Amino acid sequence: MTTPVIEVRDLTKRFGSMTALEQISLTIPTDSITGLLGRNGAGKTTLMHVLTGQDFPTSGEVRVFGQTPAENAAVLQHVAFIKESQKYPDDFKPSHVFRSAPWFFENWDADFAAQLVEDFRLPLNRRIKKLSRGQLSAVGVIVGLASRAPLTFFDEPYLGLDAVARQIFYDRLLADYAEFPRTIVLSTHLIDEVANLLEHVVVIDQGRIILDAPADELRGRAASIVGAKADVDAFVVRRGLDILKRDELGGTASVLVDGVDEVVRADALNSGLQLTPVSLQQLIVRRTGGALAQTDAEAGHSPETRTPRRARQGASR
Ligand SMILES: Nc1ncnc2c1ncn2[C@@H]1O[C@H](COP(=O)(O)OP(=O)(O)OP(=O)(O)O)[C@@H](O)[C@H]1O
Repeated sequence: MTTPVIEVRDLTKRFGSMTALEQISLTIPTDSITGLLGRNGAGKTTLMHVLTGQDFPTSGEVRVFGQTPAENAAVLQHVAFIKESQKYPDDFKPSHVFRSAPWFFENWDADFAAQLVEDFRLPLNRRIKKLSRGQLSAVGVIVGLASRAPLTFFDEPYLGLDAVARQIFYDRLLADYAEFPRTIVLSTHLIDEVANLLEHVVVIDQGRIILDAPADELRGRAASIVGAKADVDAFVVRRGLDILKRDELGGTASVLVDGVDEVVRADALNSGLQLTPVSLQQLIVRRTGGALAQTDAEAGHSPETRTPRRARQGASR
């Protein structure tokens, strides 16, 4: 078996009394596209900083290409880290960035970069300081793609990109990855947009990993079950499903549950319940407790109508 590109064991990172990452362990498979997802302040950038040697762990072990990344040129020469806050020299233009890129990235493809410049309609000879936010994002995205680094991190680099430009990024990423497989870690809040790109998903919440699984496994795993209140409740208890959200209207209940597999799906249908899949984004939003109040308020429900994790105490699967 090949060594995973990234192996992290019991990593803790503290900033003074603030614990940004707490005892996290994960592996990121070689030649995969992994989504690193989580709410603001979850610890995603901190993790990427440690993995790219820009910060040291407080404790725990971090291996990138089998070695410690910090101050390790042998590792870092294979790594591209693309972030929104990238600083460039004052008088730099995009043309300077792309001309100097081959010094840092041995796989740099100048033709691919030129094609991307056209795709993103990027003015090559305008000072970076004068670029719009989207154009600045495009510079980073082009570096990340055309560098073809064996390990590439995109830390939400497309914040400024409009919807068309983001779609171009996703399309080019996927096409180029198919031709030149490599390990890509994408940190983003636009989960639904990238869901189809992802092969692996890692979700961090408050410095801890709460989901780490192949994307295919997660996609079918959450579902909404609707039916008569008593039937729905009896079903989730019987199957030991994890309730992420529950709504009631008259005698009907709708529950969003995690832990759905083929057996559960067949059983639900046989029990006369309706079962519809929910998106990866919905699963993650619920798992990280985000937007609960907002969604419930929008839906006209009070928080009390939710019964979180009630069925957890129920029968095991
Ligand atoms: N240098 C630092 N000193 C003190 N606290 C820090 C430092 N860097 C990060 N933190 C804190 O660590 C936590 C994790 O931050 P991090 O930037 O990793 O989150 P994130 O998941 O990338 O968030 P976002 O999605 O908002 O970018 C936050 O609470 C942040 O305030």
